[in-house]
Amino acid sequence: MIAMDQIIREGDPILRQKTEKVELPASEEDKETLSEMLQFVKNSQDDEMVKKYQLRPGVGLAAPQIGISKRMLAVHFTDFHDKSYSYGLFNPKILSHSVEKTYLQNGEGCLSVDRDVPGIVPRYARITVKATTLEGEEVKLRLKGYAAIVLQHEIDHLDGVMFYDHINQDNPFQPPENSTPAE
Ligand SMILES: CNC(=O)c1cccc(C)c1Nc1nc(N2CCN(c3ccccc3Cl)CC2)nc(N2CSC[C@H]2C(=O)NC)n1
Ligand code: NI
Repeated sequence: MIAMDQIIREGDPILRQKTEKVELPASEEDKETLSEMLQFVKNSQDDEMVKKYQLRPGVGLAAPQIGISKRMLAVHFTDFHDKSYSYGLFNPKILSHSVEKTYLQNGEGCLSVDRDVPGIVPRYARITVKATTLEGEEVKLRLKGYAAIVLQHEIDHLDGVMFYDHINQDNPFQPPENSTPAE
């Protein structure tokens, strides 16, 4: 079971590395790892598990955050329109995105960042992601709003990008051009 002490915190160079593509079909080892990552995200949203193991809640986790520099991530959440997502994804790739942007009005948090970093994080409002699921099927996900934000945050980790890299240093709370808050 993945616990908080296995989560790599900012400052560790692995979080700034570009990850390697996963050889497909995925090995049993890579499938086991991704399955554990998905279970961790689920556990982090379960009151009992949070209390028992002092977990920080999250809706996504990328492999570099547990010290593995591979292109795989797990997400588990319900968006603001009650649509649920639960995936382990190998080699996710953003095929296309909107010009319009969106953002979380309260900013973003990250399990690898043990501090509040205030500010608006501009994200594409709509994205199309191609990936191979934990179950081995190729999917094309058309995402918008919160789901688009979460996937961009986690895919960023696979390219060594942290959420605060996107915050406007001159005016962190200035909504980006052509944007509407995710709701
Ligand atoms: C909707 N709330 C806000 O926006 C938000 C609101 C206030 C402050 C900040 C800073 C916010 N920002 C933010 N809040 C989250 N959580 C809200 C609480 N939640 C959760 C908590 C408890 C049980 C179950 C769950 Cl589900 C877990 C997820 N998550 C992310 N991010 C950025 S994208 C990846 C994702 C992530 O998993 N980070 C660890 N940002
Ligand atoms: Ni993160």
